[in-house]
Amino acid sequence: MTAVLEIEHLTKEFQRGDVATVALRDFSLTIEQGTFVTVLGRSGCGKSTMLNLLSGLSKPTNGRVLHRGSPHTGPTPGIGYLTQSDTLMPWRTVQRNVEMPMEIAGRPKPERQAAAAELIATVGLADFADSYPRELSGGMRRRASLARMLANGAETILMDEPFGALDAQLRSELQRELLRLWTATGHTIVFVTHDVEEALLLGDRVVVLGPLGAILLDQEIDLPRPRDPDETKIHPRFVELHATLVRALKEGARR
Ligand SMILES: Nc1ncnc2c1ncn2[C@@H]1O[C@H](COP(=O)(O)OP(=O)(O)OP(=O)(O)O)[C@@H](O)[C@H]1O
Repeated sequence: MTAVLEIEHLTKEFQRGDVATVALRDFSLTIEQGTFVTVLGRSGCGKSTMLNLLSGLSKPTNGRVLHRGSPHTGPTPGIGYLTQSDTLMPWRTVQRNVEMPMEIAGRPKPERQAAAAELIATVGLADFADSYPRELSGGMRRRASLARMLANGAETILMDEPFGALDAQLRSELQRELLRLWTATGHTIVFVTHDVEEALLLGDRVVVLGPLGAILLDQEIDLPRPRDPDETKIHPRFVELHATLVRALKEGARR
């Protein structure tokens, strides 16, 4: 297997005046191409800090990230990042929001219009292409953000609790869509969550983090795919893995 991201001994300190806060300490991980890795951890354990470093938006205090074998020094179109917050432009329709990355990249208008329409259909928003973000539900805005991120052409996708604020029904729907998209494209996904069920339903591998990003467990998820949420949750192996992950999280809380 080919490594897409090699994370080597990352440490991140935030300096405010004389006080330094360590958010991540000596974090190392290798992400293989085409895998779906979920990163599970309690609030404050450094998950967002880690994704910010992987995206290239933030620089480590120590350590480095190799992206396809080369040191990663800043944001690149090859890595898409879906943050927790909504970053759609309120004055642009869904269509024009999704076209934006391609506009910046200088792609001709007819080409980017067609590509955006296809992505919008992929995330199930074809009937809302001409709507403005304020006219959409929270779930629809997430879908639009996802389509816009895919418009960058990124093959490696970082997602920071993307469905955290949604109701259970919508969350299940989007989880299904994301899995369908991942199966169709073969992209590499690093998905951060604090939800044990979500981590298990989605991932090939779940990495459980403790304080300062300490890896408590790196667990392969050998559940059959496709994973229908309702059926998977009652699978004996799911129940067993769920208990294993909860145990690891509890151990982390005692550290
Ligand atoms: N810009 C910053 N300045 C100072 N401290 C920060 C900054 N960003 C994060 N931290 C600290 O780093 C630690 C890790 O934060 P981070 O947001 O990475 O955690 P998280 O696991 O993503 O949490 P959550 O699940 O709540 O989003 C926290 O103690 C936080 O207070």
